[in-house]
Amino acid sequence: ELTASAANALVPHGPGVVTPFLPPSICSVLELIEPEDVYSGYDNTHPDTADHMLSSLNRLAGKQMVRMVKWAKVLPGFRSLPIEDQITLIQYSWMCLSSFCLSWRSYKHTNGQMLYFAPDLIFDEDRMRQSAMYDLCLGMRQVSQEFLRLQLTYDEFLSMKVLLLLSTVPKEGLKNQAAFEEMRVNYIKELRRSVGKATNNSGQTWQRFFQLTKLLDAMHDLVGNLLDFCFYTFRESQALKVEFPEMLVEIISDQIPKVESGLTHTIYFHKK
Ligand SMILES: Cc1noc(COc2cccc(F)c2F)c1-c1ccc(CNS(=O)(=O)C2(C)CC2)cc1
Repeated sequence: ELTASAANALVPHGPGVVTPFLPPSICSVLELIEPEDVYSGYDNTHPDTADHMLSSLNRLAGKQMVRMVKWAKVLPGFRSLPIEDQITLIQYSWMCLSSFCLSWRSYKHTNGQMLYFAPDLIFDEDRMRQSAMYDLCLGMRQVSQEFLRLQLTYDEFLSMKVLLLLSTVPKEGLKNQAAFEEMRVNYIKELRRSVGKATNNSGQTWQRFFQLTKLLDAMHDLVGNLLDFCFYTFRESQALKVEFPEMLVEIISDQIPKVESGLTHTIYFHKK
């Protein structure tokens, strides 16, 4: 039966016939608010030197960050968190979100063969080597190959991405910890729903849910190494001639002291 509020949302549709107006599902909202792929503006005429490639990646990351903040602001439930918590969650998870989206693009566009940073910036093996981040690139490519093996669906990807936004928190807790935990539980349920759809609610649902939550945990280990590389490159950016856009300078300089003084806590689904 319809709840009172849903009942009065019934849209009368001609005499006597009513079509129930049901609120859009969370997964349809997630699909709607997902940002478009960003172009890097990579200058292919310039030789593929490490500093040129890393500076281009940084310019791209800066553009992605603008869209990531816009996405979070329309993400169901996120606006109801205190603004300080919204900033903290984005600041702590931006590398994780950026890498997870990279893995999805690499899976979708190259079947996990290459790293699809942008339509105009795709890393094959050579570019991975020239970028001075070969091992990090291989680790990221492995994640996109795991998406391929699992045949990850778009809805599973979208709910997993929100869970990554909600996985790294201050050790001393957020301003409104209860609101955060309620939002996190809702998106765990959303992931469970998408996994149910992907497995036609067969006996495989729990096994798949286990695999996807293991994959989420694995992301944090990879991203930890990425952040180490990022902080090193950021500190040595003058000497390495790697440029960082203002948006990244702001986030990274705020994040370094918190990460390095152990103030951040990552929520894992599974024990190590
Ligand atoms: C853009 C973009 N699309 O995905 C990602 C994240 O994933 C990876 C980034 C690099 C190598 C990998 F193997 C990744 F998987 C980014 C991205 C680019 C630059 C920065 C900040 N700069 S940085 O210092 O970390 C660095 C990497 C330039 C050296 C942060 C994110």
